[in-house]
Amino acid sequence: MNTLALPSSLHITKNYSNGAFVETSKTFDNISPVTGKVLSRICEADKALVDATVQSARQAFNGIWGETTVEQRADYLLKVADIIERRFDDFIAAEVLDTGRPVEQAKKLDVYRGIHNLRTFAEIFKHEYSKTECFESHLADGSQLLNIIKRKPLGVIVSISPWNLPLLSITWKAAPALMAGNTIICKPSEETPSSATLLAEAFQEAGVPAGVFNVLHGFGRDSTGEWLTQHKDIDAVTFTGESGTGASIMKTVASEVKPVSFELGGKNAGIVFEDADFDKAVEGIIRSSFTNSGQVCLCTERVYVQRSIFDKFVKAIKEKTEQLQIGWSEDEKTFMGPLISHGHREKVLSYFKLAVEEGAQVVTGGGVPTFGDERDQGAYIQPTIWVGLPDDARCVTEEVFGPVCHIAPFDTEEEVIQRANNTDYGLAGVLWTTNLSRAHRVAPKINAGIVWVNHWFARDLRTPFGGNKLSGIGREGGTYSMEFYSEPTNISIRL
Ligand SMILES: NC(=O)C1=CN([C@@H]2O[C@H](COP(=O)(O)OP(=O)(O)OC[C@H]3O[C@@H](n4cnc5c(N)ncnc54)[C@H](O)[C@@H]3O)[C@@H](O)[C@H]2O)C=CC1
Ligand SMILES: O=C(O)/C=C/C=C(\O)C(=O)O
Repeated sequence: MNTLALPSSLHITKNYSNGAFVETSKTFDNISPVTGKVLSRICEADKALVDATVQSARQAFNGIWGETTVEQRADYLLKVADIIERRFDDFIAAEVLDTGRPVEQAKKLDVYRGIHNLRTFAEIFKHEYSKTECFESHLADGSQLLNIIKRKPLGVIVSISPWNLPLLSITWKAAPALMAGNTIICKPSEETPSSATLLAEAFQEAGVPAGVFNVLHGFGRDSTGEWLTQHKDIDAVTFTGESGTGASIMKTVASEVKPVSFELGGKNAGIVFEDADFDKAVEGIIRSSFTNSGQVCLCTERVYVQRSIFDKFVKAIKEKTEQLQIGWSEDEKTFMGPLISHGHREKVLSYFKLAVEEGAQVVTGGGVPTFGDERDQGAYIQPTIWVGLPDDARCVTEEVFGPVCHIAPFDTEEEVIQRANNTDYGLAGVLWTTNLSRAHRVAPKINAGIVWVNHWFARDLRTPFGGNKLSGIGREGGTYSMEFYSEPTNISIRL
């Protein structure tokens, strides 16, 4: 059973605007995906609060935050990271209760990355942000120019983030945005409001000036998300979520030509060659397909296994998958919690039904587990494996965003590269092979923002992160984030 409790400040979860926690009259429920019970009430930001927050973010940008040095901004972010570390258990409770994920995952991935994102961007920007480029020009008349390139922040950034990795996503966007000298308004997903609000408490305690970091709660369409992205006085939008939502945000900001950075969906391929370390590949595909109940944009939903080991691989992965523990977040043996909500489970179950209609053979799973306790009111689902679908089946081409993969055999390298790339998405890929030459040959041919070889989801935060095609626009990470959250000005001096 889960014994974690939300900190009392979150029982009525407020917005954080202009340095203060603000209650609004309209509220909505935060529902536990484990038990279906109400965890807390969330204050939805109304239009007036959106306007007031944008105005205060603008004032802070033009005023106190605009006067800070990059070193001062780094000190603030490092303080926030220390506060998260001190309140580690509160952040774990917030992240675990909102999502139902295993506590062990929240410790090693979610809250760990929240802290690591803040510290990494503070350090990188301290070293890189004030570096200037210079170009000397010699003109035809014999005179000389000195061109100095200076980076400037964009202004007020809007961050719209999803429910699957809440603290990781919000800090991934806020840390570089603030380090570049912008102010930010974050709208976390309506499904996962808690860790964002605790983060606001940490910013307040760290003494970050009012208006610099803001959190507004609400939904997307006809609510906070849309009102923020429609606002005339914002300067850029960073968004992670579904490709369709990205497209509609892009339309919203198009008339004002506002810059966007989008990290969107995926239908990622995992390729297992016959020379792979077999046991590691089986474990690896299980992790990449079922971690976080398959609710990571980087998860593997299409697996291609070389024909000579196909039957053995399917048998082994079925056995191991059936041993995975689904259950309480606080049980150390739990590998998988529920999906985020009943609504999302309906969507994933509709794909389970469709797969059978499309001719899939269900190797394992395909339904809902029963526990005989209050978890039966939760949004749990079985990890599921299909075989036998054609490459153009909807279940092989559309992002399901659940614990599911389809496994198909392949014969040659050329064939599998073509099939892996035969998708509207281009976010991630995984190769399992012990042949280094093959890894070097195949990896660059996979049309994706990241290709892992013999591992999955280990990240160096200095590297570019993002996707091609329907998987997004732009790259964030390390100095790549600097490119998005600031713009260069050329100061040209005649000597
Ligand atoms: N990183 C990823 O690839 C993710 C993909 N998904 C996929 O998206 C599907 C829908 O899940 P949602 O949570 O509804 O994702 P979503 O993309 O609709 O929502 C993500 C965020 O965008 C906001 N939003 C939605 N519509 C908006 C609009 N028109 N303007 C401004 N903000 C808006 C939401 O309030 C939330 O904060 C899931 O079933 C899943 O398949 C969901 C979360 C993350
Ligand atoms: O930054 C990372 O390491 C991972 C990010 C993953 C997402 O943004 C996602 O799954 O939505």
